[in-house]
Amino acid sequence: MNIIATQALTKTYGGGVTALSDLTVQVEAGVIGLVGANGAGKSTFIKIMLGLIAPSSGSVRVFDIDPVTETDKVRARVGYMPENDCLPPDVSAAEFVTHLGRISGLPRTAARERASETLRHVGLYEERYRQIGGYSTGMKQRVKLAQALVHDPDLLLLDEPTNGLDPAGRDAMLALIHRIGAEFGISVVVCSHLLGEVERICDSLIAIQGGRLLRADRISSMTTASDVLAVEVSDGADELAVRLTEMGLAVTRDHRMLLVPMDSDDAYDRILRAVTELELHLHRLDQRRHRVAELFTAKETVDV
Ligand SMILES: Nc1ncnc2c1ncn2[C@@H]1O[C@H](COP(=O)(O)OP(=O)(O)OP(=O)(O)O)[C@@H](O)[C@H]1O
Repeated sequence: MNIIATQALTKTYGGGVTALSDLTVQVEAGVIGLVGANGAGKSTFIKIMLGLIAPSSGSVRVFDIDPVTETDKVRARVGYMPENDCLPPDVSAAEFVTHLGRISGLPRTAARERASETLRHVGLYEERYRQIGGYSTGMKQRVKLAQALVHDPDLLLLDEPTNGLDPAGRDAMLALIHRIGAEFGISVVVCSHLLGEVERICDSLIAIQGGRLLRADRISSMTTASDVLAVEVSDGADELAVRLTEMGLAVTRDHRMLLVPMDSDDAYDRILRAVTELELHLHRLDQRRHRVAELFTAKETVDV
């Protein structure tokens, strides 16, 4: 079943900026990456799904509910972690998350219990009575995640959840998101301009560029085997490249790897023969997989 479906979704802001253009996409449950360069339209898409802004034309449905006309119904099922820092410094995480639970309609005791539970899930149980102002960036990101989870949503919309984190903090946040998807069975849309991050934890991907859909698919479908062989030897790559060229194979270099197109049936055997003749130690010889980054025409549009 689709959890999100859009039809020719378009959003033009005052001033004539078209942030989303004719976007038609169907999204199945799972952990979904929403990727694109800065300004591609990701936040706009999220805000439309939450009913925070209305589309200029086209339609969107979340769990088959229209966020424009049935905003509360959508918000009851969706948790949102905004990109920017938006936390009050002078209350504790427990107070803050409880408060957001109350706003979502939970009774006082239930809100307190759910707040403790979600703060435990995000790894802040011990520190939950400390004031948020004294938290590190990583802890603040976790509070934002906890408040998105407090009303037990079916879908989480996370806008740049690793923003401002150091590499260890990033890894921890990505692992947490992955766990939420895998263990709690909650669908997650992770919005990011960092393709590498999204590839690590997502089942599928929606790639947008300049407000237009580039591709929406499962990551496994985007990384099928290509018709290029990747060869890696421990030493002697230069020597091997020369030999393969002499044998009539078109060789290119990608760091330690040699790439050879499989334009003849015996390319594989010829590479093996050359490796044996040169008495090299073969690390790897396999068909290279397509990379998600190939989606983006200009390499600099996303950080891989
Ligand atoms: N309220 C607004 N008024 C006018 N233009 C806007 C507004 N919000 C966003 N835009 C413009 O719409 C385009 C898409 O912005 P959006 O924030 O959706 O992109 P994004 O992919 O989330 O980028 P980022 O990663 O930088 O947040 C950008 O050109 C942006 O400048």
